[in-house]
Amino acid sequence: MSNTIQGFSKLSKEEKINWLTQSFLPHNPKAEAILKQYWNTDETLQQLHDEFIENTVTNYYLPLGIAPNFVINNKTFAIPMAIEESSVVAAASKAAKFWMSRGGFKAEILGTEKIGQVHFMYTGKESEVRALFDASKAELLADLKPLTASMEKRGGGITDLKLVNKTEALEHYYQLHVTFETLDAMGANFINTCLEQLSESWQRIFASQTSKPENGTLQVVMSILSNYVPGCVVRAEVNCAVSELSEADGIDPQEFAEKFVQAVRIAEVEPYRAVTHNKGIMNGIDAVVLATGNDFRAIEAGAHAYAAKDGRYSSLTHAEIKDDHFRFWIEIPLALGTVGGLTKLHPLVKLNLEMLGNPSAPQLMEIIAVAGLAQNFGAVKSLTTTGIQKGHMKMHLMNMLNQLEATKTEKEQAVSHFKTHKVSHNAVHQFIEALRHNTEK
Ligand SMILES: CC(C)(COP(=O)([O-])OP(=O)([O-])OC[C@H]1O[C@@H](n2cnc3c(N)ncnc32)[C@H](O)[C@@H]1OP(=O)([O-])[O-])[C@@H](O)C(=O)NCCC(=O)NCCSC(=O)C[C@@](C)(O)CC(=O)[O-]
Ligand SMILES: NC(=O)C1=CN([C@@H]2O[C@H](COP(=O)(O)OP(=O)(O)OC[C@H]3O[C@@H](n4cnc5c(N)ncnc54)[C@H](O)[C@@H]3O)[C@@H](O)[C@H]2O)C=CC1
Repeated sequence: MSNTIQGFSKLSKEEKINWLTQSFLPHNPKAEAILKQYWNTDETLQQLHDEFIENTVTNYYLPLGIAPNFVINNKTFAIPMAIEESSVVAAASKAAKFWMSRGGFKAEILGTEKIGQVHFMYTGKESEVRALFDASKAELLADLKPLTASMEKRGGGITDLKLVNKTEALEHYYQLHVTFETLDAMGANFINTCLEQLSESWQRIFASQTSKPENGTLQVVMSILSNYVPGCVVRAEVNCAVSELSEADGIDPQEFAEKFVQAVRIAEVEPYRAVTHNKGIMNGIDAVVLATGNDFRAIEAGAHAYAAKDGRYSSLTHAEIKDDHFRFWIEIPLALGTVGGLTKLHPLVKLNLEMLGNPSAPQLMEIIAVAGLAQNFGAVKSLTTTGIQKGHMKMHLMNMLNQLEATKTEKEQAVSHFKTHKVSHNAVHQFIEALRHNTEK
């Protein structure tokens, strides 16, 4: 059978699976059964998931874990996290528990502004296009009214519209740069709809000028929101007296605080470290973004752009010791929605949002920034004390045992053994081999 196909999208789900397994999985007799094993027995629920995307053949599970004990602005949360990597939920939970008895997390919104742009090429004089823009700005905004009226009723809408000259970066390049308040919506569809109308109006107004002696040509290239939202930022922090950083494990609080601050400073100045440092932050952020049905690609792209905003990729978190007081904080752009997208469609997303007290989008920004900060605290605390592998491998043990197809008894024995022994792939492998060898005897 040919491995290319016309009209795949028109096939039924069964037909798609047949074609897929025959064309690309012909030697795997279990392929069809594996795909179908993940179908939900509730047909309506399955259909809902089928219709989230295109060409769906099955569901792809991620575990949903809970990190309890998050005290944020004096309110306690159990935070849902959808993630495939072991030790992330444990680290977040441990950090939440640590800060619970030290005043908890404080979070505040620094801004909620979203951005969209109509990108166009204009070959004439800047003064002429600017004059045209100034003269027609009211008309451009009036044309958008039917689209923005409901958002305005809620208290949002378009907050500004500017003409930007980008010809120094690229010949003939200009923008209509628009800022939005989209309240509880992430706003991508709303913004893009507005931008496409704006583009149409702008081209119409340009074309209908009566005198066009010097004003060149105008070509709209594209109209799209920006996922870089440096005006939609949240700050979350923890702080306490350095002496309060002590724990039962006997770490000297002053030495710990100093090492911790140095680790964060290294991430601020060294891009190789910053990327890994921020990956650790995104462990927490992405997991809650996914669990709440938000767009993690948008969040990732925006966060990394923000990390490079000063011209060099740097840490998204910062730390200091001032007057024997330790302070650790994050500032991160998060364009999130608690309406729109999947938020009111996916039953687990709805439940997760309910678990968080049905937050507004700004409240969700606070919660998710805190999850990122806690995650980073857990990772950097491990890195600067025990090393990362000790805790991570302890959590990863079950995955290794599953890979070795360990039985329930073997797992119990391994968990007990590795409470006091260092976990590594080799050590686990040898332990299970030895167990099996002894059983055979
Ligand atoms: C892994 C721990 C938490 C162990 O830490 P521990 O001290 O061995 O844990 P514990 O057994 O003493 O338990 C203390 C608390 O930790 C949590 N905890 C402990 N175990 C569990 C568990 N099984 N399930 C759920 N929660 C768990 C839980 O809150 C528990 O309290 P309790 O529930 O008992 O009241 C610690 O070593 C840690 O925080 N490590 C950091 C792990 C980490 O950051 N993982 C991310 C993956 S590595 C990576 O991707 C990024 C990185 C690290 O490269 C980023 C960077 O470089 O910055
Ligand atoms: N570059 C990107 O990031 C892009 C992302 N997307 C996707 O767009 C989706 C998000 O777009 P949205 O416009 O947010 O979703 P959406 O298209 O579902 O619209 C949400 C709508 O909810 C309504 N609404 C009801 N109550 C509201 C309230 N309290 N506050 C604000 N609005 C309220 C508004 O009419 C709003 O336009 C996500 O699924 C994302 O993945 C789509 C295109 C590009």
